[in-house]
Amino acid sequence: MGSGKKVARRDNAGSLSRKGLVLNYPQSLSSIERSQTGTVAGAIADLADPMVVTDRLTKRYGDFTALSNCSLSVARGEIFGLLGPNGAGKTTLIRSLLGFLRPTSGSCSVDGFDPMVDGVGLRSRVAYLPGDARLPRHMRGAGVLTFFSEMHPCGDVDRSLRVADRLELNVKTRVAFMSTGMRQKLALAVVLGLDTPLLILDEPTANLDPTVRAAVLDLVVEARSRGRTVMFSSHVLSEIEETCDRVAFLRKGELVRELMMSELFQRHRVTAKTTSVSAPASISVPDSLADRVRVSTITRANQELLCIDTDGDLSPMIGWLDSLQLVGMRIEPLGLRAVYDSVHMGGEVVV
Ligand SMILES: Nc1ncnc2c1ncn2[C@@H]1O[C@H](COP(=O)(O)OP(=O)(O)OP(=O)(O)O)[C@@H](O)[C@H]1O
Repeated sequence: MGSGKKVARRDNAGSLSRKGLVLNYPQSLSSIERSQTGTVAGAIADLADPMVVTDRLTKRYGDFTALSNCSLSVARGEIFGLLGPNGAGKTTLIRSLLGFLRPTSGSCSVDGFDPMVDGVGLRSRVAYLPGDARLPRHMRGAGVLTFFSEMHPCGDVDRSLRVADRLELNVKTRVAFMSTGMRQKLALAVVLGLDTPLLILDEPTANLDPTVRAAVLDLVVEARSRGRTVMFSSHVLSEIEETCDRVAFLRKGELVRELMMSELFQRHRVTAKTTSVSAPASISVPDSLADRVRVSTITRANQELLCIDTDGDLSPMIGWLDSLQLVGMRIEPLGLRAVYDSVHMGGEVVV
């Protein structure tokens, strides 16, 4: 492979665009400093000195608002999930953060850099996996890894090769002859090989089999344990649930809910058959539990069930639940699915 710099071209934001996968590098290597965050994995989000801040960030295309007044912060060292249906504005938010889109109004910063003021400096702090990563088809996997690791100041080809190995990718294969999943693995090896303070992954596990998905999630968690901050979007609720410390829900361009995963794990749903004594109207909730319990009905497999959603420690509720003499009682963690349904489809759960 020849020198990548000869074939690369810069766009006016200083990014490297080589017919596909877009990574970014600064004009000057001396502007790079390694992250010294060292945040403990899974720690409560410390938002005193956040890695990412958006303030009423808005992006409009003509009359259409793709992102509306979005204000959020991502703490250093946390894994922050972005959830939302197709077209919710996740990619718009990510690309605005990176300076690829100019906001209509509002502002944002990454590690103290404003993308509209110093996009190059900002992008030197970030490794970004686009949702539609495309790679030079004529190159072999190893060549692609070398190319991008030489281009980025935080690159290290040995690290990229180790990631490729973890993902069981044959890097001798030409990109043109790779399957969709193999190309995704290669793009991941490029991005995860860059030792930047922030990692932004747009649907990183798309097109991957379950074993490789698990390996990718392990790599994400390892990145956090080395003090890196990770933002990632996914449509797979279980992987957000397993991996993220906090999650934001976007709907029609609006940030509608933020949730700490530790909060979610404190929520449970109790279901039971509806009988004359277990109809919602007959259930009396003690005052001590009133603000942590919500009683309703749901329909599952054409059967109406009594549904009790609880928030917080279950142990003080066990005696009360027992006193209700419910038939066919099941207790399950509420899970992200229920929250997602509640936020996006007007489900029964109030969260
Ligand atoms: N250049 C553009 N011009 C007009 N509308 C656009 C443009 N780019 C994006 N949009 C619209 O903005 C909205 C948000 O798109 P975005 O790609 O951010 O969604 P997303 O949440 O990432 O979706 P997905 O989960 O499908 O990737 C969509 O309705 C999309 O059609």
